[in-house]
Amino acid sequence: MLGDIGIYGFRVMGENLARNIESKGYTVSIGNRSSSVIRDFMEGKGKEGNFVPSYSMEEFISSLKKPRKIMLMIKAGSVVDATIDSILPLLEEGDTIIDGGNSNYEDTERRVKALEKKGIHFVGSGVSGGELGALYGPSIMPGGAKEAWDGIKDIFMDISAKAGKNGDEPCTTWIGAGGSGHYVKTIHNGIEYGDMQLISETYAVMRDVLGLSNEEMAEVFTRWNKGVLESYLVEITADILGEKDEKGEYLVNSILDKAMQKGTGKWTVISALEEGQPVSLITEAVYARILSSMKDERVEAAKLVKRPVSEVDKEETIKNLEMALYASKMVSYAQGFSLLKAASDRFEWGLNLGEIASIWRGGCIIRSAFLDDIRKAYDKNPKLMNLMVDDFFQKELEKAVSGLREIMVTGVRNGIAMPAMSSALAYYDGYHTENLPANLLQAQRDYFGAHMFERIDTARGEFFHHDWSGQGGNTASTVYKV
Ligand SMILES: NC(=O)C1=CN([C@@H]2O[C@H](COP(=O)(O)OP(=O)(O)OC[C@H]3O[C@@H](n4cnc5c(N)ncnc54)[C@H](OP(=O)(O)O)[C@@H]3O)[C@@H](O)[C@H]2O)C=CC1
Ligand SMILES: O=C(CO)[C@H](O)[C@H](O)COP(=O)(O)O
Repeated sequence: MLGDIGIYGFRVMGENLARNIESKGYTVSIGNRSSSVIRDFMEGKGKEGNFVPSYSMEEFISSLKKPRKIMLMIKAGSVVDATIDSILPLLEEGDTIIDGGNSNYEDTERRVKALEKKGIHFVGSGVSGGELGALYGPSIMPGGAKEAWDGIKDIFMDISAKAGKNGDEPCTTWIGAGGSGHYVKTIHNGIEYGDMQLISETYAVMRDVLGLSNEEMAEVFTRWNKGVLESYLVEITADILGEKDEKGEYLVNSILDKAMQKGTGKWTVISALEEGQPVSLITEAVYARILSSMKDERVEAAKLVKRPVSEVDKEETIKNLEMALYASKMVSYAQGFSLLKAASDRFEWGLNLGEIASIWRGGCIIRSAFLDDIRKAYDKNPKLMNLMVDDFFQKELEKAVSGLREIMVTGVRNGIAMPAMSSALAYYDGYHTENLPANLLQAQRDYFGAHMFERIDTARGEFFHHDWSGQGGNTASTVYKV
């Protein structure tokens, strides 16, 4: 028995993806650096299925049908390069390697080019959905060597989540060339960071200002999950809040408030700076994780100040929180999709933003009803300047932003840090302001450094310098494009 595809890396994601593929009628070769993992699986869950176990790389590669299709589900970074190096001598031209881990898109870009020279098709594919998504249907974002798509398309279509009215639209599509698949997954994860931070800020107001019990909070999130906020992350938040440990205590109350991260949020922010896109909400979400990790410092600092307390109306605040979360989420996705568009233009990936929204509707961590509205907006106008100016989103934001303003006041008066929501409002207000105070800023730059400015009454691109102090010269500094 030869494998239709091989999965190398058999932990949370690898094992579940392999089981998913096998359940769709394929024979799956399986391998892992530590062979004991494969042995244990074959003695348990793997016993009945069409799995071909292997206990060395040579055995793994020779267990595959040609042209071979190998999917790596291993730790991202140098491990991927080392593993590719160990596989390469065993491959033949026309074979495909798929990296399904959370690799940095720049690494993927490099690997696609390097392997192309050796006649090997390299695909960098985002996979989202965690353990259960991998098993029952993830969202899959493949990009790289297009020649490989025909050979893997059927498997990806079969195993992916299905979305849409009839539940028959596969949550996978060919994303584009080079590192575009992993780039799209990176931005997906950045948006995931934003969603999680927004929900956490909402929880902070419920817990610390309103004093709601876990049960009350779970009930609110459950209710919200039936409305405009319907999403996987809101759904699991309700579950988490109600979960008790073996002592009968709410488990979430015993979890240390130190957030960890593996890098995709940080890469989103780095890319946003490179593309000149103000992705402020995800940036604040990354900073919030960093600040949370400074637990010992915070414990000391907290002794120095008393948190202000201001009376609020419970029902009114809960209503405003729902709107605040919804408004901030719209802003966050507007920022994330603007970044996708900017990167797509620069790298000439030709990303189809409507299709990306479409394959995020099911299977992945940020799946939500709302992604269908985003799909519709980009299907209607693929060149949309910003999601916030789409008719639907403009109207939805107009309705919800008043709740966000009220929640900001509540947060400020009660000393609740709400970096993501604050940044959402600042972006919303800034984006909708015709005259920002940057005229003053430009004057300051010109005053101290002769950096020049454009005028409102002359053509764009014409630059002026003024001798503000009366003691400066006529020489102006050159204009930089960062
Ligand atoms: N967990 C999740 O929810 C998600 C994870 N991902 C990504 O999928 C990939 C797999 O994730 P996950 O299943 O969680 O596992 P991990 O990220 O924990 O990676 C573990 C796997 O990497 C292998 N590995 C580690 N170091 C080496 C090495 N030096 N040489 C060869 N193999 C090595 C391990 O082998 P060994 O068993 O021998 O240690 C194991 O198979 C990662 O890139 C991850 O970021 C993507 C989406 C969701
Ligand atoms: O890709 C994922 C979900 O989509 C992984 O779960 C990832 O590990 C989440 O990122 P982080 O660990 O940085 O929170």
